Amino acid sequence: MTLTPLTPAPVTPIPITLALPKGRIFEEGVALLARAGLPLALPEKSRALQWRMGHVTLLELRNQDVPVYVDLGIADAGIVGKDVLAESGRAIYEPLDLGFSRCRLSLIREIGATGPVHRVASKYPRLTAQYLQERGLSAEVLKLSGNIELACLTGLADAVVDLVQTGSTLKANNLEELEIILQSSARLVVNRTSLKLKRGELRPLIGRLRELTGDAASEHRPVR
Ligand SMILES: Nc1ncnc2c1ncn2[C@@H]1O[C@H](COP(=O)(O)OP(=O)(O)OP(=O)(O)O)[C@@H](O)[C@H]1O
Ligand SMILES: O=P(O)(O)OC[C@H]1O[C@H](OP(=O)(O)OP(=O)(O)O)[C@H](O)[C@@H]1O
Repeated sequence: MTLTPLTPAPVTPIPITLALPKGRIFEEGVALLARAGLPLALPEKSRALQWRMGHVTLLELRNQDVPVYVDLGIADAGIVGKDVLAESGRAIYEPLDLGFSRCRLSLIREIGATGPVHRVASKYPRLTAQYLQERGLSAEVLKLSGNIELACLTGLADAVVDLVQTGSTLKANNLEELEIILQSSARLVVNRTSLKLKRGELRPLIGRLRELTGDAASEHRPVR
C-alpha cells in the first residue's frame, strides 16, 4: 500500500461585517484594516452605505450608531472613538486601543469666566452628567449636536464639555480648558457572540491589529 500525503484543505475565510463611522475615523480605519490583511480599499464616493469586499461587508454609520450595531450583533466588530463608546454606556468588548484620532473630552469655559455654572452644554450628556455628579455640582445638562463651543460664547450655557485636540478651536474663540474628563482615541470593538462563533477570523484579526498598533496592553475593561 502506498501512502499519499494529505494536502491541507483550502481555508475559506469566514464572512464578517464591520461597522465604521463616516467622518474622521473612516479613512484611517479602512487603511488600518487593510494593512491587517482584510481585502479592503477605500470605496468610490457614492451614496452606497455598505460594501462587500471579499468576505468583508463594510457598513458606514454615524459615530453614535457603531456601538449599537456591534452590541446588537448586526456588525461583528467596528471602530469607534472612546468618547462615543463611553457615552453609549454599552459594555462592549473593547480589545484594542488603535491609537489614532487622539483627543480629550474637557470642561471648557470662556477665559476668565468666574460666575456660577448653572447650565453645561455638550454632545456628551451622559458623560457630562456623570462628571458633574462626581464633582457634586448640580448644573443642568443641555444636549447639543455640534459647534458646542458656541453655547459658551452666546450665553446659552455657562460652560461646555467638548473635544480638544490641538486647542486651536479654544484659542480662536477665547476659551480655556479647565479639566480633562476623558482621554480618547479610536478603539476596536467586537461583539462577544461573534468572537465565539467567528473566532477563526476575529482572533487573528485582533492579533494582527495589535501588532500593527503596538497595543501590547492587556485587554481593556468594558466601559462604564
Ligand atoms: N479635532 C479632533 N481631532 C482628533 N480626533 C477627533 C477630533 N474631533 C473628534 N475626534 C475623534 O474622532 C471621532 C469622530 O469625529 P468626527 O468629527 O468624524 O465626528 P463628528 O462629526 O463629531 O460626529 P457626528 O457628526 O456623527 O456626531 C470622535 O468621536 C473623536 O473620537
Ligand atoms: O482642538 P482642536 O484641534 O481645535 O479640535 C477640537 C474641535 O474638533 C471637534 O470639532 P469638529 O470639527 O468635529 O466639529 P463639531 O464641533 O461639529 O463636532 C471638536 O468638537 C472641537 O470643536
